[in-house]
Amino acid sequence: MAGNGNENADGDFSFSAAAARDALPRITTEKGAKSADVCHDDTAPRVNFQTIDELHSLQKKRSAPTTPLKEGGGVVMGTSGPTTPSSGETMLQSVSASLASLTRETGPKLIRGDPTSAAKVAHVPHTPTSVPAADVSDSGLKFTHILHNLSPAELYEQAIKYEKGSFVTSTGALATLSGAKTGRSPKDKRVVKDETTASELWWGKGSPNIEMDEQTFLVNRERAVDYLNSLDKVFVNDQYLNWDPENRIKVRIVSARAYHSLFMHNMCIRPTPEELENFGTPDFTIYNAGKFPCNRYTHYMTSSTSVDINLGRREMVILGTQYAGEMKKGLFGVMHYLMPKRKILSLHSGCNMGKEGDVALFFGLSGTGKTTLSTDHNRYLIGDDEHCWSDAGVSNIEGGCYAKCIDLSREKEPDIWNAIKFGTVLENVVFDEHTREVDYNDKSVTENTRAAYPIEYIPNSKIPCIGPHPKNVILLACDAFGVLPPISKLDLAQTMYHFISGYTALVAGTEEGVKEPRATFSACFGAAFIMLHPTKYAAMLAEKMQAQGATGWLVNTGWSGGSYGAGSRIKLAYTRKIIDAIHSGSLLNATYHKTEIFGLEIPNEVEGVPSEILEPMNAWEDKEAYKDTLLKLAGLFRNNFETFTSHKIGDDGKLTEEILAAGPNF
Ligand SMILES: Nc1ncnc2c1ncn2[C@@H]1O[C@H](COP(=O)(O)OP(=O)(O)O)[C@@H](O)[C@H]1O
Ligand SMILES: C=C(OP(=O)(O)O)C(=O)O
Ligand SMILES: [Ca+2]
Ligand SMILES: [Mn+2]
Repeated sequence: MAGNGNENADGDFSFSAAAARDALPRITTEKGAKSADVCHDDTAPRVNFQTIDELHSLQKKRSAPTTPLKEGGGVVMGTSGPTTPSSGETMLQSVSASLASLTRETGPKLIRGDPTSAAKVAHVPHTPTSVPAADVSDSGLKFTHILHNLSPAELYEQAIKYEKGSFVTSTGALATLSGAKTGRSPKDKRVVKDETTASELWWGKGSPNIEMDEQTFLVNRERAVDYLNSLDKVFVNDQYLNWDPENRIKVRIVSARAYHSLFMHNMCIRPTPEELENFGTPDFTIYNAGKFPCNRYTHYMTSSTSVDINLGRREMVILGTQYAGEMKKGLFGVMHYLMPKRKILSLHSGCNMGKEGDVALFFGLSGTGKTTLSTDHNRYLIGDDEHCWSDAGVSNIEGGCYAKCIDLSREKEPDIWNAIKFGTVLENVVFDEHTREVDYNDKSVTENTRAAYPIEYIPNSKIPCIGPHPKNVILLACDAFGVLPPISKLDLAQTMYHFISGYTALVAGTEEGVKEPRATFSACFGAAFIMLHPTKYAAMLAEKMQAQGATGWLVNTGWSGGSYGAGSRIKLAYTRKIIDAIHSGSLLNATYHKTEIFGLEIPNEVEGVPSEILEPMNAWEDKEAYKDTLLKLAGLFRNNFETFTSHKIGDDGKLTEEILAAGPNF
């Protein structure tokens, strides 16, 4: 009903304009009313805006220097460079150099800020330069907006506005999808083999380094750079690796998704505003064009995914996979090359420290418990996955943790649970569409659901993430055969034997195509990431453990009472008790008995752990089946070690012999 109708006494409506005017009630002002009697709210503040736009412009305070937009709106970096660059311009020049095509003269024109504020671009004076027509391309004429080191809040907004599948969960985390790939693609990881790397790196059987030539790398690099420059905007993260200030590495990550930028914001070390201001040229750059496939007509390409490392150029290119773990583990590979050159051992291990300063390392393959067991409410967390061991002690390479969250429970893993809050990236989890509560048991997208959070989200993290020399070196194996003891003490030769073997049952999920746990051997508990021959890392570990008098332990976080399918996984609560006994030193004084075949020293008792499970055979009903399975596993160990029998470990011929003798005897 139209609002200008008037109801008469009969309830009819009259639309006569005159009648309507006559029927308007008159508002009369009471004569003689003093102004003092009128309710006068003199607490109402003055307004500082005349228009809605002005009001909105007041909402955001300028912040420096991580996210400033220069006065006048936007710094442009294109074919004409400014004469005395401000820090914003220096950053754009540096990013422009990173994104420069190798085949065209004109690099991309870059502008800071989100393209939705692009109105400002038109007003920026831009001196025309004459370029030969042949060198001009459309992509060289357009602007690419650079979103440089955005804050988590800004990245949330970018993700939610522009990336399908990005949502805020009930605890404030950013849930997102990694696309078709929900785990790493080790078979698509390639390393440029040039004159230097041909002799320095480990190539051939067992090596993760699948070769590619420089030319093919450049083809993929150009593909990634062209893709990124074709976008309206790209995210750039300038960050650090390694908390050891003397061995810090500057990394730049150029990516197409806010999800990738937030992931690396969390996983790498975050520079202070001052450090960012003076960042300069990165030591290593990742071009993440993961949304875009590689070209299968390109030499060496066997799928649409390619993760390429060029140590000479200090660059990494990602095509055809959006799984964020490729970036962090790719950089880890680079550290496995750079650090040993400086006589620093890089470790695929978690690391924590007790109140007395006792440091423990937790080596293990994916899913064996590095993150879970290094996150310990009674100890300081140094890091969950990647460390360095130098002459000064240990340092974390990263600034965040990347926890598996399948079946995550508040009760069993409270610190990880509580870290899943605003700022945390939650990959591939399933949540209620209304409440946005995450169902951590749901494997609909993948088994490899993950949470990436800054390390300070763990309340007892040790910042800076460094510590003294390790006292205990714990090797984690998730034994799907159920024949390795839950805990055994190792001598140095045994520690080296098991370190080089790197046995576990690969739990489904982290690598593409693995659906069931299956026995696997991965040298140094991280063959997918090492660059040099495993014996080089083993020799360094032996030397450091010997020098520091560290004790080696083998902890089976896998099955007990039977193999996968028949037995059951050892309760996390028991494994924690075992780890407590290692840390407290009480296990050093326990009485031990030696096992057949593997010659492992098993303690007779561990406080809080049922003694029946300490000796694996006792937990099996079918003793014959146990013996057969044990022999089968011993055979697998022996076969695997054959490739290492011809290698010497360090300068000590005696140690090499001892290591060979430390394997199973049957
Ligand atoms: N006894 C156990 N010890 C360690 N982890 C266990 C155990 N039982 C089950 N788990 C589960 O196994 C997974 C170990 O994964 P995680 O700690 O992320 O491994 P990593 O960091 O080595 O990849 C976690 O989901 C954890 O809850
Ligand atoms: C992220 C990974 O590591 P982890 O499972 O050891 O945490 C990975 O291997 O992709
Ligand atoms: Ca878990
Ligand atoms: Mn982990």
